[in-house]
Amino acid sequence: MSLFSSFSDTSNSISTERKTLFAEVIIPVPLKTTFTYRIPFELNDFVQSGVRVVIPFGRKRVLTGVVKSVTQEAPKGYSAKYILELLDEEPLITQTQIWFWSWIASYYMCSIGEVMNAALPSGLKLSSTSRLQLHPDWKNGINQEEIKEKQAEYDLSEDEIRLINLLELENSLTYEQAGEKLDLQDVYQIIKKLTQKRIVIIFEELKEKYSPLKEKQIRIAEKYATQEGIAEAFTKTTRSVKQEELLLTYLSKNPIKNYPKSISKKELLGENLSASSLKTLIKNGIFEEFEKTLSRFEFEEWTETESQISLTSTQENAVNQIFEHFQDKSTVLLHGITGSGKTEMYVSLIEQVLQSGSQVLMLLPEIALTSQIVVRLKRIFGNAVGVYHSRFSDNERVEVWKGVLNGDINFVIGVRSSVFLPFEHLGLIIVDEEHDPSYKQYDPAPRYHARDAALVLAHKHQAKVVLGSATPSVESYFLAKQKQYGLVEVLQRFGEATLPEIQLVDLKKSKKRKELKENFTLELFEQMKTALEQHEQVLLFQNRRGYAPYLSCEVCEWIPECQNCSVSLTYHQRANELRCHYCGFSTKVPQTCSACSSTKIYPKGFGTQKLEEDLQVLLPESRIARMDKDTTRTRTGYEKIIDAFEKHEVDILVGTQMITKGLDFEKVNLVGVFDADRILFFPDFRSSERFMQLIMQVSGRAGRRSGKGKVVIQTNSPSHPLFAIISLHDYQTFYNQEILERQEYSYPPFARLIKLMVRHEEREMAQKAAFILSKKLQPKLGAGRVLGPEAPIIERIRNKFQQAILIKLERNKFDLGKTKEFIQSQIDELYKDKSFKKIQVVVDVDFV
Ligand SMILES: Nc1ncnc2c1ncn2[C@@H]1O[C@H](COP(=O)(O)OP(=O)(O)OP(=O)(O)O)[C@@H](O)[C@H]1O
Ligand SMILES: [Zn+2]
Repeated sequence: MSLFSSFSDTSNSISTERKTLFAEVIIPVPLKTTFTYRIPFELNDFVQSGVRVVIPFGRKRVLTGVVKSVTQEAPKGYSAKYILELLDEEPLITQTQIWFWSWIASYYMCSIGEVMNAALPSGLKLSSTSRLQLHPDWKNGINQEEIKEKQAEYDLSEDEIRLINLLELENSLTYEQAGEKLDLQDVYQIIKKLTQKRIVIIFEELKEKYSPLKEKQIRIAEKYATQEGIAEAFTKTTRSVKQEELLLTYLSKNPIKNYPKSISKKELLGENLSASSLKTLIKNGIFEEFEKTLSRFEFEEWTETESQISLTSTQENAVNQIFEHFQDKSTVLLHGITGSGKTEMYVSLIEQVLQSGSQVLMLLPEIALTSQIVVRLKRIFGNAVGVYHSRFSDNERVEVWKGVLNGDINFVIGVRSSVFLPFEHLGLIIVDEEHDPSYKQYDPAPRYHARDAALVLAHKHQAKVVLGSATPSVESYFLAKQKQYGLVEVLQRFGEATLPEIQLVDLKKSKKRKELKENFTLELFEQMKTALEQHEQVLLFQNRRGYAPYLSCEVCEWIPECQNCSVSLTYHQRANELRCHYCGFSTKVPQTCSACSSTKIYPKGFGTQKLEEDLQVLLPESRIARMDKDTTRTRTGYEKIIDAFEKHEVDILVGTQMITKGLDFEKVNLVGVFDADRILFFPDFRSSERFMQLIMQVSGRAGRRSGKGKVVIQTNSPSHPLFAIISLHDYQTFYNQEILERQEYSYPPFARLIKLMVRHEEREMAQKAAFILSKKLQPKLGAGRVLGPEAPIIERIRNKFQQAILIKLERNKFDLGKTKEFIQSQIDELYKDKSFKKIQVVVDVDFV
């Protein structure tokens, strides 16, 4: 991509008329406006909506912005600074995307710059800034006398001379350094003048982080690419066994009939062929060497024959129903129980939509899920698939972005942020596991819900949406029941498989009978042993990582807490450390109790790491792996664990919620669930829903190919009514009860929730500001709609005290846009109060 510099010689300019144009630019800062910049004349013809530009911001910063629009109107109240550089010849951001960014900003009450920040992969935001140096034509090492002489000749101002002197000293500088060292308001003007005078050059154009992946390739020369040619080539190598070996290897990997196909140099040389002989062959004109730009996503070629799966009649029926609903509805909820074959049904939908020439986006909640599904889909769709998620490198993400933009990639599988890709003609969005809370971005802004944003995006493209889940969110199921969405239900597993049997084990009784082995009840442990004897695999779910949740002093019950947050520290045994899972703070395990100096400090409770270690002692013969945030820090971390489990190199997999959803393992018939009560009794109106989803999903991993799946749940409250429903896999009954409660207490889907989190370093200030804010909101919204303020469960995070205000707005009773404007205006008013200078109000719309 060529980069234009605004400092280039103006004589190149195409435009003859010297119009003064301005650009409205989106900048990645949390300020709720766009900014107007002046377009240098020579760029008049090139700056357009959707291109990236480099602009000065504030006194010293240089940022990448995106042009929203071009206008002839000068900004009012300030004089516009110049755009420094233009980065794209063609728009990199489409008009639809800019519209979508604005929608997200306004709906989720944040700045469009924050949306831009989340939307653009960092590879498209610039790394460093350009560097300046003296032009080679300008005499280096010039003395002050000589400069004086040149001052008249070049018409140099004092500031220009200062910059020249600085560059003599420093060799090279960034824009920012130049501005800082000279302490100048507008160093850009000076740089501009000096570049025009050919005294300064920008020697390193703003460097994009993105660089295409290149590989050396080898190909036989055309002359030798025939039977006779090959024979001749061999005669030329008779004296060298090594050269012959190379030729033979080449031919075995890439027969001549493939000409002009090449193979990679690395592949050809393999482990032990001679690089110097290859050089000779190249020198002698038998081989050619060249560089090829690779896609980072080399898959096997797409061969149609690889999609051999044919849908069962139930599945086919469901797909047909989906298409029927699409006649008059844009969204369909596919409620298909675990193991019903939703993925196969998606494939059929995707194939049909791609054939019609439209683009398809498939959203998945987490990367843990992508690796298995991606492998399945890649086999079918080959190169047409782009995979987009946060564990990918910048370069890979930029490649997907550009592939979607130029039409090479028509089908993207990705997490949350892939709704921001530059689609031009989306035909279908699939939101798999639509109920999953990780679709909501929690921090930082934009706090958007990818499923809901996808619905809006689809509407803009006039595309269709399939929401798929075995445990639909109450909201989506409600809308389907209301006939706003089409509803398609598949309540039967694929093949012979049936849903697993659920056994509740009473922990209290086990404890009384002293039957616990560490944290394993006798019931679970015996069944694990049997499963392993039968060469089956076992999944164990504990939604807590680390070794033990906390340490506690046996004498005085002191519990070490984080110094920045009001939570207890988690004990990580291997590192012999205490860590805060909220802010990352870590510290060595104390030797003595801080309160009573006793040395009796012991771990309490258990996390995945503890389970793993206990198993190594209890079942020393078995192979155990663990999947949680700690073991999957690298991108391949997930893949390795899943792969090993798939290949049955691991017998027991212990994991957090990562292992609960979407995974498909043939030999798992037994699933164990620990510590379920914690989720059940979490004080939140969604806790029943979450509990149902988590348990039904993790249960869904058992017995996917056999009819004998079993789930053992260890609990202190086996008589809780939710267990009765879950044991029967009865989503419908769950929904019927839950929806009544939601209605009674006016929770979603009957109301929308906006949470305001007021933060300050001092508790009193947070309380005071939150109190004032809620009093400002109440008169207009009504007291019953403004709840709180109150301290959230975790009152202090990262050294800030928090107070929560919850706003409940009944559906269809409010002009949502206006209400949000009002709320924002009240927050802004609070900010104006000088005593609340350091108050921060975090707005979370539709918080989950
Ligand atoms: N028509 C079919 N032919 C062959 N195999 C199938 C078919 N349908 C489903 N399967 C297999 O059954 C298993 C379960 O299917 P799949 O993973 O798509 O279920 P799912 O509905 O997505 O479940 P979950 O909600 O648990 O993710 C998979 O191994 C899949 O390959
Ligand atoms: Zn902390």
